Amino acid sequence: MLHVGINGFGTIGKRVADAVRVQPDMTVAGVAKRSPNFEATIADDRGYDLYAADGREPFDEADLATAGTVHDLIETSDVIVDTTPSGVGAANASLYAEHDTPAIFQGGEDAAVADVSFNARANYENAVGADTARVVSCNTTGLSRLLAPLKESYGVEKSRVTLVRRGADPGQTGRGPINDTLPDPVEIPSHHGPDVQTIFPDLDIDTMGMKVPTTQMHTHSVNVTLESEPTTEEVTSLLTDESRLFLIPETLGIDGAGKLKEYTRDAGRPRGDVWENCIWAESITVEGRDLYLFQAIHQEADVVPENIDAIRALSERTASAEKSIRRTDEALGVGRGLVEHDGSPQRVDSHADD
Ligand SMILES: NC(=O)C1=CN([C@@H]2O[C@H](COP(=O)(O)OP(=O)(O)OC[C@H]3O[C@@H](n4cnc5c(N)ncnc54)[C@H](OP(=O)(O)O)[C@@H]3O)[C@@H](O)[C@H]2O)C=CC1
Ligand SMILES: O=C(OP(=O)(O)O)[C@H](O)COP(=O)(O)O
Repeated sequence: MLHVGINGFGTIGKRVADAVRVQPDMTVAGVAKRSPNFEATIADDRGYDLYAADGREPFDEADLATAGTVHDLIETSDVIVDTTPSGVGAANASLYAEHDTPAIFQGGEDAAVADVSFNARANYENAVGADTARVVSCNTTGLSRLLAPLKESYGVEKSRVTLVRRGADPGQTGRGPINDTLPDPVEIPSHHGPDVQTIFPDLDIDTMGMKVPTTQMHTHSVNVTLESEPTTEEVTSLLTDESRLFLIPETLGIDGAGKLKEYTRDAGRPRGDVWENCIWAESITVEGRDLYLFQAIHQEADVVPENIDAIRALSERTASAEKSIRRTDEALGVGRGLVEHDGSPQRVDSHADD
């Protein structure tokens, strides 16, 4: 059983902890944070040992028991997942190295923070046995999952993506925009294209980003010029077979992120999380060698299964990406409760060959 410590128990950290908890081959060694806020009480309720990232006093004052400092957590963990805010992860890197504890960082850090930038579908193998990996950001994860099968099956000559980015997560009350649409970043390409190239170094990709006043999900308008000329049906079938891509059937009447989140809440997903890229099936269009589609990415959730696979890769639990992805998906429930794009009841999560 792998003991996984989680340093940072916010939007991503609490989801990673819950995802670790349901895996058959790993357990939560504990979680670290700075303040005894509502998320600390949730960690306590869940039975996770709480460690103080910045002194135990605030927790003592709030009558919340701590099991030690973040150093103790790192020492007792086989792997650490750093889910602290952008920049803090890089500052923590030397701490993990001192304790000789393999560490996983998040997409808010620069690529240089880790040996490997990681996406399970695209380059799991590169992280097997590495000391450190960086799970790329939510948008980059969404693009990598889509581009990997397209690249393998048809070759990609050029990708052009416009990302309409949610302005803030639901809990980020201090953020905007409130009543505006911002080119963000205004420079072109946005950081997403170069970030995708940390996964696919030779891929030709241009990205432009905007921020809009929604907390629900990001939306991508995608155009990929392929090297061959598949039909729309062939691409649809290829993408349908990918476990972390969900093709939204037209019959569901889901016209935006609001209904998507409602659907996954109705389907019983924890926190309404959408771990899959959600591609509108009727948007998939091939004209000549040009593929067009729209996809929605749930920023709080899509990197969660990737973190679980990164833990397995670093700790060499399996060298097979396919095996790790299937194990993660089954334990977490990726695909579960969602209908197939042709309207048939549900994805099958069969692990008969594991
Ligand atoms: N939110 C998103 O949409 C996504 C975020 N990411 C990336 O994931 C990482 C984490 O982001 P997110 O979960 O949103 O961040 P949050 O702000 O929601 O959570 C950060 C957590 O880290 C804790 N923390 C803050 N400072 C420190 C510190 N110095 N040492 C230890 N813990 C600390 C906070 O604790 P406390 O509250 O006690 O201060 C909090 O529990 C970032 O790199 C981000 O770019 C990637 C994909 C999507
Ligand atoms: O990694 C994310 O987005 P990004 O891929 O646009 O950088 C997360 O949604 C966090 O984005 P934020 O930096 O706007 O909070």
